Amino acid sequence: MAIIQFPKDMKWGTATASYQIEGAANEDGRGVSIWDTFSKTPGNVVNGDNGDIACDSYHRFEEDIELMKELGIDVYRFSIAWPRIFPNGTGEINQKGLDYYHRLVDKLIESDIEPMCTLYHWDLPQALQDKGGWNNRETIDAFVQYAEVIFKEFSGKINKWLTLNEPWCISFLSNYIGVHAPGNKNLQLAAQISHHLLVTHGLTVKKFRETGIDGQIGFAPNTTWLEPYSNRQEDIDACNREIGWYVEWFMDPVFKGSYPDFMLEWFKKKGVELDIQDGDMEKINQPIDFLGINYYTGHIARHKENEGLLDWEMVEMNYDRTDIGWPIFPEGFYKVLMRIKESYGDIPIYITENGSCYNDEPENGQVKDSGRINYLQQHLTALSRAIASGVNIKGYITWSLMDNFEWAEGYTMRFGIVHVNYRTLERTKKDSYYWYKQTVANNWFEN
Ligand SMILES: CCOCCOc1ccc(-c2cn(C[C@@H]3NC[C@@H](O)[C@H]3O)nn2)cc1
Repeated sequence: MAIIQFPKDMKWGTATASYQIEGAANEDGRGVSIWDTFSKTPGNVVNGDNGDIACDSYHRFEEDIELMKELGIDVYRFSIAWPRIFPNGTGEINQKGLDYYHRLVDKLIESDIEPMCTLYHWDLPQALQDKGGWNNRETIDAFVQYAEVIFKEFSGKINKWLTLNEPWCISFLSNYIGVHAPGNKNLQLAAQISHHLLVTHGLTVKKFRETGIDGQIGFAPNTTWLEPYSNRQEDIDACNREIGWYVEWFMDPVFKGSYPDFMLEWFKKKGVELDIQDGDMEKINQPIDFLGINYYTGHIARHKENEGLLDWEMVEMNYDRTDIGWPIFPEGFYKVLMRIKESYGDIPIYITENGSCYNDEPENGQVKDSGRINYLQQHLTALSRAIASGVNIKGYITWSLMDNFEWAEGYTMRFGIVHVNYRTLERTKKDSYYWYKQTVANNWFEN
């Protein structure tokens, strides 16, 4: 056994997102989001689940914060639902929407938990989608207007901001692969949207600086890692294309002011022609204060001509998998963090999402989610290795505080350290909750 010790200033937290936990979808003036529309379109979400009720955190946030207080965490990452603030995306502000987030943030501060706010976690106002959504550059301006309102409204209360959660999911998963809202399947559209999202991020950072309010701002790309099956260059290149789709495609423009040539050339071969307007890359290339990193899974892969978008195939290595079917690959967590350090230097990093899906149910009031504890131990050990190797990790925020609406999987896939009974909305602390609580208290764990 080994003691895995973390730096004394390490921050620990939990994460959620508005559409996944709040419910109250038709309450207090909230407008319709693309996930309301997408989830209510038959066939898009398992069991036809939607976020109308979710975990009812809109009404139960005080109970949820009590759970966080008992955990002893430093930071709570949540997202603001744009349609609660601007029901139509622009125009009239909904004061009741602002009031809700003031109640939430005030309770967090009162509980000595730092609020980390994600401005966009996928719930685009449907009214903007009706005008082209992220493919329409007017949505960029609408987002910056929304962000400015929030910055000024919560100045002095919120000091850590994330512009976008997982722009790869917002663009490619949702507009090329098509399994998330709005469900398009068009590579050109998805790539152009990824560009508009990066411009949105940059202009939002610029607006944040212009407001002069205190705080730090970043964004939260999701990552993955593919380990080459062999040392053949074709296998190495194939893996770097998949990693590049998640990492360099979004981080090079922010940190270096340009897209990675190897990805631009690959996309060009696939017929993608990005419309990059004069000044766009300069807008994107705004210095950020910290980088959020989301990591769940990776695997071994090798080149396969004309396979999928990027010419690779997974090689089955019979890794253990979580209940959602994702391989448990902590080595990839270490490797992708080292890749980010090598490429972008010592940017402060918060792990803004890392966690696992295990669908254990309560038995006599206990949830024995040993799989999730094992996943946490493996990935926190990998994180500790990255820190020892010089990666500038400032905090770890696990996904998720509680079971919630897992997008196209609905409520069938559970990522929480707290179990939610979706019929009664009763919360039950899982074994992983107690393990995480002890790890937070100790700032170490025994592996
Ligand atoms: C047929 C191909 O199908 C491909 C499905 O491809 C993916 C990829 C990635 C994901 C994914 C889900 N999550 C967890 C969320 N992160 C943000 C937070 O809201 C969590 O709920 N991360 N990545 C889902 C599906």
